Amino acid sequence: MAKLTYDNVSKSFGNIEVLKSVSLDIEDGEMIALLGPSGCGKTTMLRLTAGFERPNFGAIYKGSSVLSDARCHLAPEKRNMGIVFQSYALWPNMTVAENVAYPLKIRKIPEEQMEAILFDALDMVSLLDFADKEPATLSGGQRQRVALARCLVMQPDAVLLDEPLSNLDAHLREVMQNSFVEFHERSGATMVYVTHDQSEAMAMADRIAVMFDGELAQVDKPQNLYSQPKTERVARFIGQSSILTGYLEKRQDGCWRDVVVHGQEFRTRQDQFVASQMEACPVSLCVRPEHIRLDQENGLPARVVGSTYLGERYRICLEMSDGAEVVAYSGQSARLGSNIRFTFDDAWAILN
Ligand SMILES: Nc1ncnc2c1ncn2[C@@H]1O[C@H](COP(=O)(O)OP(=O)(O)OP(=O)(O)O)[C@@H](O)[C@H]1O
Repeated sequence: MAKLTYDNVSKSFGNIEVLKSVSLDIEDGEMIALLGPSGCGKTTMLRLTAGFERPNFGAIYKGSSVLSDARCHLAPEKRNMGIVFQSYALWPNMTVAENVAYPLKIRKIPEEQMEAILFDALDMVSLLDFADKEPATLSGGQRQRVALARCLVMQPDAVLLDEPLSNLDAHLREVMQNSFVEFHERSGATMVYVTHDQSEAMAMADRIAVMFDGELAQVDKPQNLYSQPKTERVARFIGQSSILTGYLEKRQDGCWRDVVVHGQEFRTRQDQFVASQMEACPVSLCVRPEHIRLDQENGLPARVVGSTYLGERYRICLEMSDGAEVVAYSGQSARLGSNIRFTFDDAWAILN
């Protein structure tokens, strides 16, 4: 296993700069998700790590050894990295055991040793009972676990996963998320997981690197990304959020600070840049739906523009007079077009 370091890595295809001075440390044994909208450069980052592409600037290290820099570029097969794609790339005419053992055969590992490694890997992905089956007889999730086991037997320093669950249905995806987490815990592998599905990233990763337009917008634990987004764009991208414009009061002690929104006073948590502003200043407030309270009489006025039943609760969409959209959760539905008021008991202030 190994730490991966990206030092000011840039990559262009023709005139288009797809990665822009990306710097990131992925700790030994960490599972990090690269999360971002389509085209933001996630796969390119993975391909650079695997050695399929070479950076134009900057360097990539595994531990203390250089994988790629201006002078050297280690070939993919010399990087000792396992790669799992969304297409499982299994040999259809081989059994599960033969598929998993294939890399060991190529490496001419002795038979007895091969058997022990093979069964250990199959056990880790709960496929011991499927050793003699052919891939065609397996479900998508089971095939993906075969691909994972095959990558595991090579004892890679890092496992690179490119949207490995995107071909599976919602239920199987959830089951497989648990399999990946278990696999990560048991193997202790450094894992880089590319996805555009934030719930997947939230459920599995130790940290998430949010990418927009070839740049890292925030690298943080899932909980921090949700409760303390660095920018309005991250706040809008991660989870449901309403962005309100507010005016912070002068600095007081403590981590909470008074903020005025449309003439009414609330309290907000603040990021470190906001906290360093002593004087009153305008801010954007990120308010999550679970912190909004609907009220008939008190709070900010808004109009109900949507009410969707989610099973355990309703999602109520509101529109304020300045056009700001607000999303709240409620135990009850709300009448479309009706006037309502709302307050919030938690918010996160971001300096514009
Ligand atoms: N070999 C290539 N030649 C030219 N352009 C490329 C090449 N590979 C990627 N790109 C471009 O680089 C940009 C980033 O692509 P990349 O596949 O890294 O994005 P992504 O975030 O993984 O997107 P997705 O989630 O859709 O897979 C895209 O605009 C893509 O068209």
